[in-house]
Parts: sequence; structure tokens; C-alpha cells
Amino acid sequence: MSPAAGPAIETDGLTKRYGETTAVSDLTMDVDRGTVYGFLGPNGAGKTTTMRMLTTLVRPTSGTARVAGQPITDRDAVTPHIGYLPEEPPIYDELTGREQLEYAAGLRNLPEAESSERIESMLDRFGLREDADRRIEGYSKGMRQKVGVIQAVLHQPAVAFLDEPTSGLDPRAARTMRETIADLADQEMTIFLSTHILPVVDELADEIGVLHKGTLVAQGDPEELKSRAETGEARSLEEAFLEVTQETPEAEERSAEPSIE
Ligand SMILES: Nc1ncnc2c1ncn2[C@@H]1O[C@H](COP(=O)(O)OP(=O)(O)OP(=O)(O)O)[C@@H](O)[C@H]1O
Repeated sequence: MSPAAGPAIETDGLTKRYGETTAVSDLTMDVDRGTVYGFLGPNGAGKTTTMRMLTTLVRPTSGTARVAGQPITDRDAVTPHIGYLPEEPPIYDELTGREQLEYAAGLRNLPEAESSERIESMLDRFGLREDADRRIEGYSKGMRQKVGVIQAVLHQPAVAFLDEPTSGLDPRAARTMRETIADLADQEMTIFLSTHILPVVDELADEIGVLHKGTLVAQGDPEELKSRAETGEARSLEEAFLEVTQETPEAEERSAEPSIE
């Protein structure tokens, strides 16, 4: 884990514009170490853009952020401390599952004995052992996803960014994934979890942030979010999500305003 103290992720005014589009607007947030942060938002809200900035793949237009204590402008400093499962896991069709994981471990300079033990235990956990020596080109979507997740956390990063980790998984594998995420958080890994599957977030997240049109519109622990501010009345996470991301005439007007470079 990272030697630096402080939050696992801290952003200050993080903003990304693509021409006229403000994908992420003035995002200021902290994520505590060893917690699961559920990052929600409708399609196009800016979740992937945020994760790409925090994983140093995209440069912010303005604002700053630190991940594991390192500034995101310093890719070499950040990369050893993070793992990233993007929507399409970066894996090679021509390799076998085991070779892909060995390759990923090599990129992270993991000692061989340590990495092969971890690879075998993760292959076992995800029921991939029998298929581990088959080429990935013959893998199903779910099998590819499992390899993608395993390689994202193999080096036990301080912070793992997981974009839809249960995507394509059957119910048993999805449960294994949820248990794995909980175990990793227990071992002090910080998990930044983006998904549209609200029960997964409800079960796992210590804190939830909801992004809407690039802006963080709600943040709190699941219970806070599910309690209506005005009345304290309970609502489901789905109801809370729909309410905070509702289109109001004022919000429409704001988003129609031209962005200032
Ligand atoms: N490379 C790019 N060039 C131009 N616009 C982009 C680019 N990447 C993202 N955008 C725009 O930024 C906004 C946010 O997109 P982003 O992919 O971050 O959303 P998201 O919350 O991940 O959505 P989804 O849930 O559908 O995956 C969208 O309006 C999108 O069209």
C-alpha cells in the first residue's frame, strides 16, 4: 500500500471539457482509504471520464487530484499504486488466461513466486482454473471480465478503479465478484466502483457519489442517501438515484449555458 497518508483519492475542482461538452465539472471529493466508493450516474454523466483522469489516462482541463497521495499529473508516481478495470479489459486474444495474468504480473514487476501463487488462487476463486490454459479468443464475455478484474488487482494496488465489474457475469460469478471486492476492502484496498447495478452498490459501498451531467449532485453513505432530506422518510437507492438525477427545468437551463474555457 502507499506510504503516503491522507485520503486514497482527493480531487479539487477537477474538470474535463471536450470542445463544447463539459464531461466533468468542478468535481471536489475525498475517498477514504480502505473504503468502497460507489460512483453512480446516468449514461454520459462523466463517470468514465473521471476514472480516466484519476488513472492518468486523460489530462484534466483544470483542477487537481491525488490518488494514493500522488498527483495525477505524475503518471509514473500514480501507476504503481492503482489498478484499473475499464469497460473493455485490455487483454490479448492470442494469450491463454494464465499467460495474460503472468504478463500483467510481469508489467508490475511482481516476483514470480508471489505472482504465481496469487494467480492460482484468483483463478480458483473465479472458477477459471480449467480454462486457464485455453486462448482468450475462445473465452466468453464473463470469462474475459474475470481475467480483467484479476489483472486489475493482482499487484494489490492501494486503489482499484472498477468499471462495471459484474458486467457479463452469471449470478454465481457476480456473487464471487462482490465477495472479492469486500475482501479486498477488508485488506485496506480502496475500491472506486462504478456500476449501474444499484443493489451491488447498496451492498458494498461505504460511501456513494452520484454524478449527473458532470456534476456531483449527491454524496453520502447509503443510509444517508436513502433517507429523504426533508422528511427523513426511507426510500430505495433506486428511488434516491432517480430523484437526484431528475431533469428539472432549471437544470436543463443550466446545462444549456455555454461553458467558459
Ligand atoms: N473522447 C471524447 N471526446 C468527446 N466527448 C467525450 C469523450 N469522452 C467522453 N465524452 C463525452 O463526455 C460525456 C461524459 O462521458 P462518459 O463516458 O464519461 O460518461 P459515463 O458516465 O461513463 O457514461 P456511461 O454510463 O454511458 O458509460 C459524454 O457527453 C460524452 O459524450
